[in-house]
Amino acid sequence: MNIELKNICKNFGDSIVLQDINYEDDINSIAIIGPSGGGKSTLLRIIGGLLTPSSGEMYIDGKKINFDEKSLVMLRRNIGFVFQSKGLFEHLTAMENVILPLIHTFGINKPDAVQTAGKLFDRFGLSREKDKYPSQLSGGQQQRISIARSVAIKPKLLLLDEPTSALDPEYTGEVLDMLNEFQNDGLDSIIVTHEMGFAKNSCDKIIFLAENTILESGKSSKIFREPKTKQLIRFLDKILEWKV
Ligand SMILES: Nc1ncnc2c1ncn2[C@@H]1O[C@H](COP(=O)(O)OP(=O)(O)OP(=O)(O)O)[C@@H](O)[C@H]1O
Repeated sequence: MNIELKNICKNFGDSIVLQDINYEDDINSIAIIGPSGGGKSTLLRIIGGLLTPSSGEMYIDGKKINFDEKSLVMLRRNIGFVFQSKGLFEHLTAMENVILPLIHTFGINKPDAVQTAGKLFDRFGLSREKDKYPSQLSGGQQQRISIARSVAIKPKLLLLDEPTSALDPEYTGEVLDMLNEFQNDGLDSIIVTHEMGFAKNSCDKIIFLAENTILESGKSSKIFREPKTKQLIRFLDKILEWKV
């Protein structure tokens, strides 16, 4: 999937959050990194059609997204979203959470939905968890079930907003392993993350967002080896300062 962003700007009242975002590339797997409050989530939400930009244009596979309700509904149908936490309905079991969008949004019959979900539970060692409620699951299991739910709809693009930031370190690895498998399967993804190891080793490309705009972007191998702007050098120094 190809994405083109042309002069995207976003204000909230008087506050400018994104200014002149310009970017064009095949997505494959992109990590958006940058300092807190830099607008990473805002950009991800615009790409996913959850927020409308104040100005600018967006094209997906060459097709202009008009940000009217009809084109946003179409865009969102092809996208799986995973948020930081609290993505699952507490009153539904893991299985019910995964089959709900398949049945209600995509019109798939229940036996087929259960089969699709069951394959994902099997693949990721979650079968014993399928009849449990979110409160009976670890944070890592909950987040893996959120990912299974987003992937079950066979999205063309998976968007993830800091999917591991609410997790204990021991669960972060299992969630990142699962994402890595989907990336290797060829599912296009854009992830906002503070996990630099994952951004560097699992994502093809990096967007460094700071000071309301994209200060650097490119192949992850290159960006981490040869950061160009002083802002990215400072950001990486800071984030890697206390790494063992
Ligand atoms: N709905 C909103 N209304 C007003 N201001 C908002 C809204 N959403 C985000 N902002 C502001 O926009 C700025 C960028 O927020 P955003 O969440 O996109 O940053 P971020 O880079 O994802 O930050 P973090 O890494 O801390 O999650 C912040 O100052 C935030 O307070």
